[in-house]
Amino acid sequence: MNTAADTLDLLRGWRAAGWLRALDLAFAEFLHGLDAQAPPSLLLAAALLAQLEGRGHSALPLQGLAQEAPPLLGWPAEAQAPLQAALATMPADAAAAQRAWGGTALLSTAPAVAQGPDAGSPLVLQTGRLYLRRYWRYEADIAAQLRQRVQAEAGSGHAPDEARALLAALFDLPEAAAAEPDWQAVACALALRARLTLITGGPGTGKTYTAARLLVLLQALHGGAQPLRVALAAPTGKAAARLRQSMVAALQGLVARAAASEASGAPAASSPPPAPPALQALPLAAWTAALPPARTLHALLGTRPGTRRFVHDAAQPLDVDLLFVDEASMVHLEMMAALLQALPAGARLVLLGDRDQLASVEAGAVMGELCAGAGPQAYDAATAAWVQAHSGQRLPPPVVADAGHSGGLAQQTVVLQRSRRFAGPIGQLATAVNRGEGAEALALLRAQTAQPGGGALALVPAADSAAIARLAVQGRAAAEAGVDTAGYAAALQALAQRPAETEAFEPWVRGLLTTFDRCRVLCALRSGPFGVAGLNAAIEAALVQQGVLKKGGEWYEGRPVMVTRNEPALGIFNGDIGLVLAPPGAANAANPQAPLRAWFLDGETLRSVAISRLADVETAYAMTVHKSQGSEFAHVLLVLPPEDNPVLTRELVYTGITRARSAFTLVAPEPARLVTAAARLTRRLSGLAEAVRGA
Ligand SMILES: Nc1ncnc2c1ncn2[C@@H]1O[C@H](COP(=O)(O)OP(=O)(O)OP(=O)(O)O)[C@@H](O)[C@H]1O
Repeated sequence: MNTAADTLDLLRGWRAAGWLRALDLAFAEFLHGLDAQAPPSLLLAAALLAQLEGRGHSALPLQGLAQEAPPLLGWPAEAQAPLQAALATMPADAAAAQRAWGGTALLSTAPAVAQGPDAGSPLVLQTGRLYLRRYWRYEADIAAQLRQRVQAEAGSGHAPDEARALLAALFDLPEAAAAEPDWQAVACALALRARLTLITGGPGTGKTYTAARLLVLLQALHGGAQPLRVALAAPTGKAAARLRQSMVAALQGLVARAAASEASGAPAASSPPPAPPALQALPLAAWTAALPPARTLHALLGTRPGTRRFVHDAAQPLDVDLLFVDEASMVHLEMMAALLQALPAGARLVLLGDRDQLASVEAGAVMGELCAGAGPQAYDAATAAWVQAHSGQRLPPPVVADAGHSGGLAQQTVVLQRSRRFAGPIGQLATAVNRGEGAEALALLRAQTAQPGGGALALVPAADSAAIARLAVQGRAAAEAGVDTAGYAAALQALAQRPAETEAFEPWVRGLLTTFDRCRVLCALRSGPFGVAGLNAAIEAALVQQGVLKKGGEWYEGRPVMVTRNEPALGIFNGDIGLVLAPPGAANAANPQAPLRAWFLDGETLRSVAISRLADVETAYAMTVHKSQGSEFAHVLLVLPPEDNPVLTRELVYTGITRARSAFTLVAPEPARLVTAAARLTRRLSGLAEAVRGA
């Protein structure tokens, strides 16, 4: 493979075999068109880079590529020899790349590129990684912004004593000498120190509980004539709505506590513990009432139809002092870069999320990268001193003497580990998978499956889509009280109880949308008998057969639909789920001509859209684990295919399990897939963690 023509022929062969996308080949051809002298190995690298970008990676590291690339590409056995031969022609490190590729204008080499105008070469080489310019730009911008925010000492105006008194009032703090500090209070103390705080933890570890208290702390310390301008956001509408609900619930808890203490000196046994005077003096109810609606990140930044740009950017920053972003693990590189650009330098950003969850489908595992290296052992002496002064909490040893510049982000990150909601079998299963203990996870599932009458967990080796559909429709038995193992038949029962009165219509729709979340089938794959499309068809058929649904064509009453594209004009966004129903007053089954609409719950608001306006939707009995992020369901049925597949990863299974509130059923004809998946950690090629550390 010596010439560019040979290389392009090779890439065409890979395209014909289905290993590369048309886009990957077109990119290499485009580069060759720009510079006919471009080194063949650069064309090859560019096609692989494009292919990997489509799989969520943002950079191609040259060192170790021959070992690293094949498992990430996951090409079939017959591709391995030609792939290895091609990889052997690539420069093996930054210096070799500089020698081999330095002569072409297709490639810029940082740091020169960082200083130059942004309209340069399509490729960038930095710290031994090859980037598409766009992704290099995102990483460089994010790293610069985050470093600035971490270094901006924001807390110098706060008296440590005041912060300590407020935190003692907001949390039931352990004794100063306790072995384990209250990590939630530690997070709040750290948030006083810089313009960025990361709070990561599994479901129910109190991220929102902490965020609500942080809001109170910052408002109380702010002390200005006007309260801080607060914004709440998340990547999806559903996650945004959940964030606000949880924040309001946590704030109302504080309001109730303060009110109860004020009303009576001696609280009844059932009332919350009395609030300290520091809390009673605060206008908690006013701050709660002033909490703005939570928005999707797209809505917060303001989409500009037809462009990648947003209304809010560095030139027109957001009007906000304090921004909470939930489900930050779903935020991809491009969105994080846009968000940081649009955030005024003086504003505080608090990122909440679970670093162990699946990253976004798009390039970048931002939360995972930013939390890399964080944890109780990563704090340095200056951080420990700050935390102790502002919260009275003592960080457990070892506290490193000085994490220096490279440890900046870890100093602003708190890992919450104690789950308040997930102490039972679902929590144990999630923890086992998260630790990579697949065999233990399987044993837990088997033990619960063998329990007489069934438990919160079950393993069902259903071998075909019809069997899975029957299970999804009927649910499964569970002897334990309070465990909800419902299937769709129960979740959609209320469909048959359509009220005649118009006033009763809206409550009925709200009830339907809520009960629809009792059950969800989550898939690892999109296609095939164990994938989303096949299972949606099978479940639909089973529901019709059982008389739960009356299906007439593609659109029918009771069809659940998921939006697959942001439609700001309609107020619906990628990932939103609605139910198709005839509007009030219109006859339903008796009048098949009734104009159907899809009904969506947007926080507290019920929204409906005519089905004629819904171009990008799919049926949503079964959905991918990716799309389920930010949502919770009472009973989750996670379907793993019998054959191994690179998408079966620890993060995927962990994310699927942690969507379940009450019961979890693993549907796997080949239970060993759970063990293989738990052992496979997702790897995203990126230079972000290194760039943030300032390497
Ligand atoms: N320190 C605490 N003391 C008492 N209850 C707590 C504490 N922290 C959290 N909780 C309770 O635990 C539950 C879960 O908390 P929260 O919703 O904040 O968790 P989360 O991490 O945001 O969960 P998710 O990721 O699912 O949104 C809530 O009912 C909350 O009130």
